[in-house]
Amino acid sequence: MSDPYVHEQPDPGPDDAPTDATDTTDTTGKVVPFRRAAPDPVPTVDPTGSPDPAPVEAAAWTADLPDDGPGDPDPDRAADEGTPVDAAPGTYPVSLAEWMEAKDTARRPVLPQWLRTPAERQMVWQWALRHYGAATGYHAVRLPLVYTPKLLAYAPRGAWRWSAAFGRWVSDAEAKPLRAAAVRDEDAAEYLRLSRQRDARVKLRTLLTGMSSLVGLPLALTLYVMAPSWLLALAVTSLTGTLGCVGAPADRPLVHPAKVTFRKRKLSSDVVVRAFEAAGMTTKDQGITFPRPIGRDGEGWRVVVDLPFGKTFADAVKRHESLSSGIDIAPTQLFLDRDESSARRVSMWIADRDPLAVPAGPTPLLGATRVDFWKPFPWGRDERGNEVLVSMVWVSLLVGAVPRQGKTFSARTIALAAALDPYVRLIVFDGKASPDWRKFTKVAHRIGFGIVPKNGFDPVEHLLSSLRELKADVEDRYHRLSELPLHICPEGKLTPEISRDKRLNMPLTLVVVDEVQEYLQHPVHGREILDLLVYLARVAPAVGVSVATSTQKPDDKACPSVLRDQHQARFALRVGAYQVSDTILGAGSYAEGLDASRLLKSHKGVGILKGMSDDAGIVRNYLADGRDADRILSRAAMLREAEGTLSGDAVGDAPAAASTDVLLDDIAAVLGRGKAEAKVWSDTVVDRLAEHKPETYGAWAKLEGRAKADQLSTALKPYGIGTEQIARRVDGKQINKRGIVRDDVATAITERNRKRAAE
Ligand SMILES: Nc1ncnc2c1ncn2[C@@H]1O[C@H](COP(=O)(O)OP(=O)(O)OP(=O)(O)O)[C@@H](O)[C@H]1O
Repeated sequence: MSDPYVHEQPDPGPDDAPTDATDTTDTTGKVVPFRRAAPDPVPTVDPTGSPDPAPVEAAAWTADLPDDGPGDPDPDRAADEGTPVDAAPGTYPVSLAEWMEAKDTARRPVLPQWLRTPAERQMVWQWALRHYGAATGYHAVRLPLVYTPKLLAYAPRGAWRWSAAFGRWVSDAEAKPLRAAAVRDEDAAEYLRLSRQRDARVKLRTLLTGMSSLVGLPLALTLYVMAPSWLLALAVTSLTGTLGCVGAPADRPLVHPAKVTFRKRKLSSDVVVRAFEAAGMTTKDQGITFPRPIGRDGEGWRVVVDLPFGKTFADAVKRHESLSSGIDIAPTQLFLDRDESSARRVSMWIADRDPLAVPAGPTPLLGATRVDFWKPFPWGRDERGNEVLVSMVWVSLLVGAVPRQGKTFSARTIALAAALDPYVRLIVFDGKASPDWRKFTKVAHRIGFGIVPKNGFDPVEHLLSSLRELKADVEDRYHRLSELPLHICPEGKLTPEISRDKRLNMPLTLVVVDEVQEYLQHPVHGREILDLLVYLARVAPAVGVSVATSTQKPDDKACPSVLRDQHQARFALRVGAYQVSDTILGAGSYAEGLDASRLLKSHKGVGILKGMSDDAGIVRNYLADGRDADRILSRAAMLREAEGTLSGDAVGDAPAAASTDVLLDDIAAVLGRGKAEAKVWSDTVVDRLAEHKPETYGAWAKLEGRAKADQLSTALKPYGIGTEQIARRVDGKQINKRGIVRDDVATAITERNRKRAAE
């Protein structure tokens, strides 16, 4: 019997054979058969040993045989004689190993899949408990409040109905129409027979009723007087319940069902075929095949489809919405996975309802006393409810999304896990100075908020000095790790033991920069911050320093690709367009079916994670709101205090005082004293600054045309210094360019010094 789930590929038999140059019946042309390919030692049938190979259809596969085998001494001659290119089905004897492997694959499992995997088993038990527990609770609440009053109300009618039915039985009312018919037909013999039968029946039934009453009434009386109250209550309840049920109206049920019956959709192969046809991925003639039966997978259906030859997984991804429409579901219910065994194989998971709109719930960190940051920790759940564990050791992470989708919360859950490991050093900077990160001051080694200097403290300079400090630390770690004895550092890499040895001072370090674009676009320090972050994201993870940056502007201007590309792990929450999704997740992600622009506004804290492990996929982040974060951080602070690992800003140990407004001093240093230097072109100032401090201003000097001068005017704006047209004679010609006035800079410096003194 053919498999009902398999739609056979039309067999390209003789009728379908092309009738052009290869038509062998055409005697006017010469048929030139193809030569066989060079011998290939790898069998074409299931070379990977995949646990689920595609069904092999007759004439749909070919095998290469050695040309110089004993049965084919001269391949050229054989070809000239018209040896068919494709082997006839069943020509090649199957080896015993292949035969056994085919049988192994075809064998159905003894136990259903859900019984064999502990996670699914647990899920089914939990579902049963949830489902039947809810139904029991529903009825338990309604029993005293709804069902009992109804039964009491219907019981008198039930008593009446029951006694009327009993009376009809005693009087043999059911045979009355027959007796009436005999009278109408004037059939005296029949009437007499029926009457005699009725008399006998009525006599017997009356006798039985009388005897039952003689026994039943004293019994009822005895029960009433002697029986314990519980038995009496049971008897009255049963009698009232029975009479209530008998008296209930037929159109209004006594008991309300505990669940609403939704329209249930069973996914069949016909629906899937219809969807692929509607999406233009196949035609009625081509068909698609199902290498394995459609089956339940968690709270949805798993369908594996082989597309027509030439169609690819990427084609299916492009038609994601049409396919959803063809199946008649929302696009957020359809998940397409690549199947590595063939480019034309697509694995689809069709969820019963939008799984991403269901929040993953509060973070398990709330119940954790401490975390080992060397080990993966729970970050969220995937679309099917499986827990997603992540590890930040050896990786850097980029988080991107439009505002209000959960960027900060997702990065913060990682930082909270790090905080609960007292041996992890935390460096936290928040470009937008929101309240979200404030409580990290309890534990963070270095911390800063926003970009605007306040009370003589410039958060941008603090970030800069922290990153410089960290860069020096990273370089130092590399040296020291290579010098450590082999018994302490066997692989030349940081180990949990080394990272927790306070004397070695090489703790795991997590740098979180939220809204990183704010720092990267800083007119003076943006370039250096970028260079430092690029260095750290590229080089530092190997010595235990991981960087997590988040941005709502992943474009090249706000967060250049030179930084983005250094992050191995990417997490994209909802974005506006698939191009932006590709910018965050990396080029080619869309073609792999990863597109964060398909996520909806309601999918808060939901994103696509790529690069953290071999597989990319959806993560619904656990939630830690402000209060939860505060609780976790208070616990983390206590833990660090007990372990003696609080350091840096958390204990008031700030880095060397940051010099504010260094730009003014730098400009003053490069401006000459003479009259000719009273006004200097911006280009010239920039070139001199680049010479003076190449690491800070080198990038400005590389800019072309107006951009070079613009850098300086933007940087000077906060100090109220404008640029003006300055004319010069160069090679006999007068040239006008924008520049700055030395006195303006001197005034700004005086003003700044006065303010500092006042503070
Ligand atoms: N895992 C989650 N589960 C449920 N809701 C969440 C989750 N993460 C975030 N949210 C909700 O989304 C809101 C926005 O989150 P968050 O502040 O992290 O977004 P954002 O992208 O950083 O926004 P902005 O760009 O404005 O800073 C939160 O206030 C919270 O209500």
